[in-house]
Amino acid sequence: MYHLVKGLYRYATSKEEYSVILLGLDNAGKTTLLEQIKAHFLESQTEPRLKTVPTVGQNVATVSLPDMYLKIWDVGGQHSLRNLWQSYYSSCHAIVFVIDSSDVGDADINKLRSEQGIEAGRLAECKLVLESVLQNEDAEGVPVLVLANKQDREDCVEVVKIKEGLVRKVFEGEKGVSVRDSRVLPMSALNGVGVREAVEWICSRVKWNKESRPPVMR
Ligand SMILES: Nc1nc2c(ncn2[C@@H]2O[C@H](COP(=O)(O)OP(=O)(O)OP(=O)(O)O)[C@@H](O)[C@H]2O)c(=O)[nH]1
Ligand SMILES: [Mg+2]
Repeated sequence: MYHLVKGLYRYATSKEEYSVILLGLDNAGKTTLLEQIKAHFLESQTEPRLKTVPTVGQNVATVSLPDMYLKIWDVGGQHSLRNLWQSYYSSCHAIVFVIDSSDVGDADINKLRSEQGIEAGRLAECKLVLESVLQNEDAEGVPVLVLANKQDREDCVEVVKIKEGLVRKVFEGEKGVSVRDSRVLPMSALNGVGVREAVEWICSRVKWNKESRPPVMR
């Protein structure tokens, strides 16, 4: 009887859990975003810890929302750490790709061939890294949210340019582009602007995609 009651209680109180992975070049703002998500959605933490250091390895946090848990993985974006990302793809339900809007030149990949220098180098790097995420078989069909971060900076490129000049062109090159849900949103992880909208988008898309990628019950 005890086990039956315990089982029923567990069934009634369990929620779906979805995993989200934060990707993007080093210094893009992934850890800052994770801290803001924790401050927005965890009762135990109200102030975001905004003093970050480059991530070596991973940070993880689970936030409890009314109808689901979101388990968020923040991994290091440094070049030498990027080959670790692929081990997360097969079990994730959404990918968030964070871009530093002040570190992609003018965000026009059509100009890449003619331009040289550090800015073009980071734009080219961002393009290649996003392409490699989209092309990975294990990430096929997973909703992708691209965040144009650091929109508070005066030298940032506006979100529409990042969307048209970089993201849309990379997505157009993807095989089977029509089956993947994607969106580009502006963000300032430092100020917490855009955090709720980003989380809302993720929640709606992981639910839409749950037949292809079922959640875990917790
Ligand atoms: N102005 C501004 N700075 C930001 C923003 N988000 C992050 N930063 C700063 O950018 C730097 C890098 O932020 P992190 O969150 O550590 O970057 P990361 O993507 O986790 O970097 P790795 O762990 O190396 O991959 C820090 O100095 C942050 O304070 C933002 O929205 N605006
Ligand atoms: Mg980090």
